[in-house]
Amino acid sequence: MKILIVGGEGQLGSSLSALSETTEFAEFEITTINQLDLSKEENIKNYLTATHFDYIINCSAYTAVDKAETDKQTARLINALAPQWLARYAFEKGAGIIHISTDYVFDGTGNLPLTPEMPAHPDTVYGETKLEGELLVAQENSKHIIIRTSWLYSPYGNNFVKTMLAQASKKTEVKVVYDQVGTPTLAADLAAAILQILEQVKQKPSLFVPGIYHYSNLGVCSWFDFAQMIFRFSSLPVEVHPVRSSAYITAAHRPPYSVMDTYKIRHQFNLEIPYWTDSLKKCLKELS
Ligand SMILES: NC(=O)C1=CN([C@@H]2O[C@H](COP(=O)(O)OP(=O)(O)OC[C@H]3O[C@@H](n4cnc5c(N)ncnc54)[C@H](OP(=O)(O)O)[C@@H]3O)[C@@H](O)[C@H]2O)C=CC1
Ligand SMILES: Cc1cn([C@H]2C[C@H](O)[C@@H](COP(=O)(O)OP(=O)(O)O[C@H]3O[C@@H](C)C(=O)[C@@H](O)[C@H]3O)O2)c(=O)[nH]c1=O
Repeated sequence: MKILIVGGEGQLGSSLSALSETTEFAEFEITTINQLDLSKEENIKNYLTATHFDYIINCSAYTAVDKAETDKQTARLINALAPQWLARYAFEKGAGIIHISTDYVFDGTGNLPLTPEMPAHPDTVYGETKLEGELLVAQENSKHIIIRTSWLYSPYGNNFVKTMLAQASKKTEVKVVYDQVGTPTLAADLAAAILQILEQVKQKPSLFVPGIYHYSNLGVCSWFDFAQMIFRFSSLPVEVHPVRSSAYITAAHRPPYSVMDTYKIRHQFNLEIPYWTDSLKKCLKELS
């Protein structure tokens, strides 16, 4: 099996790239923006037409949630149109696509874990463009798996864990919202799950059931709880003050409740998902 990874320098792309070095069931080709800039259909068409692959994993995205509010055109280009083109030219070659989406496709007004079947209503430009990307991928390529994940972090790139650790070198106190609840996800866990899915599909192609799946680590917390655990597990003397979202103004309105129900992906692919604090400890160990 040959797997083409695009957006290979982001958090998930780097985690997959690291795993690919010890993975034997597949060959990998990994591209960054330097080899394949996804902002033009022509680039995607030329690259995909000239490359042999069985599955493409799209790790690219426009993930600056607040910036997207005033830069919808770029967010839509990378989050909706580029995935459409990737799905289209993969389909022309008979290849499948694994596309990644987000809990922010939900407005978070409910209070029950979100299943893939529940209707999505994004409340941000980022979420809106990601939802459009999901629809376009599904429309262009019947061999698609769309995995929504949440609160991704890793030793790579930008994320909440690294922001908190950076705060610790400048401050002794931070204010963090306690009224937005979800589940953090270690990018390496998601990367491992994606490769487990493809390895199983290689052995048993009928396991590839197209559709939307939810993957996060197990458990539930607020950003406040997340920050507390980051400092506690790192033994950093930072006091975390819980604040309401109304006291921490951001351009984008994040979902108050975006806990995802991971039953479908766990059962379809027989996956064991780690509990969020166990994965956080692993990441902090790597970072230190
Ligand atoms: N980060 C999070 O908290 C969450 C992310 N997700 C989703 O998970 C997936 C992976 O996210 P994550 O790894 O955090 O994302 P990152 O922001 O870490 O990485 C995205 C990558 O996309 C690349 N990219 C952007 N524009 C282009 C372009 N024109 N051509 C080629 N590459 C481009 C970026 O390159 P460069 O850096 O050079 O711009 C970057 O390497 C995305 O689909 C995201 O929406 C879902 C839930 C949570
Ligand atoms: C840095 C910081 C953030 N916050 C709040 C702001 C926000 O409501 C929440 C999360 O902050 P961030 O802006 O770091 O995270 P955010 O960019 O909203 O993270 C999201 O990224 C996209 C890409 C996704 O797909 C989502 O799943 C989610 O991970 O915490 C504080 O309360 N205090 C702080 O010091």
